Amino acid sequence: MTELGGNFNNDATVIVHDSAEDLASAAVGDFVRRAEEAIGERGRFVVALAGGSTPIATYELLAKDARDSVDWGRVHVFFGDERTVPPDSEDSNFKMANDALLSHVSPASVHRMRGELDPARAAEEYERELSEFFGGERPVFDLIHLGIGDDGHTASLFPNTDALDVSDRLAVENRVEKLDTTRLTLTKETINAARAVVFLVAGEGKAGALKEILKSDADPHEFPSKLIRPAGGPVWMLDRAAASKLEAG
Ligand SMILES: O=C1O[C@H](COP(=O)(O)O)[C@@H](O)[C@H](O)[C@H]1O
Repeated sequence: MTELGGNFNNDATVIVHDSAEDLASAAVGDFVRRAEEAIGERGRFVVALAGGSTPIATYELLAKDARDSVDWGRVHVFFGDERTVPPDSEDSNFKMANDALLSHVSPASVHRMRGELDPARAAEEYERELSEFFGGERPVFDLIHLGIGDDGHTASLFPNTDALDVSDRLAVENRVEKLDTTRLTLTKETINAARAVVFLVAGEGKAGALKEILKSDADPHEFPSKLIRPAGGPVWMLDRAAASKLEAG
């Protein structure tokens, strides 16, 4: 594991692991440590999980290795984004996390985005659920896991889409023309209010986008992951392949 030196956009901390397996193992350690700290200080750990395929290794390992190191009864699970599909679809972010991890968590503590509903209604329902959970205050997650796409999107904040400029919502539906679909996503405001935001990124296919996000002055509308600027800066956990263009300078 190496922490990369140098100046990265948004005060990011960038940690590189030798392999995707090492990355997953470190992400599990990070999750366990943050859960312990949050539960010790506030009695609960509120996390939003990432979607896609990259976090599967982490969530499976978390289920296997951290069974006894996390007080799962005090863990509350939300999601950063969702596809507009039913929860049993292979494309569902909820299904991925449920299959990999969520057997440890009481169903009452799992708050999924309802991808099977009309997207505008699903986003409003998620906002209501967030508001109720956080007692009417602005949601402050203890941890938000994110991934990126090779186009620089994160959660379902895709390049040049309407959701990027929304600042008065907690979650929104977001039309993604290039995929001819609509997604559900937390807004950048909600993500940036978290106590910690950790990106999990593996594979050479992400290396070009990462260089733009972390090093360039490109417009954030082109690389929406640049909009993620929580206090203290995001943490980027990468494998060596994803970091290859950063290390090259
Ligand atoms: O569509 C999505 O893509 C990104 C990246 O997914 P991956 O399969 O390349 O890991 C993901 O972070 C996001 O949550 C998801 O909905």
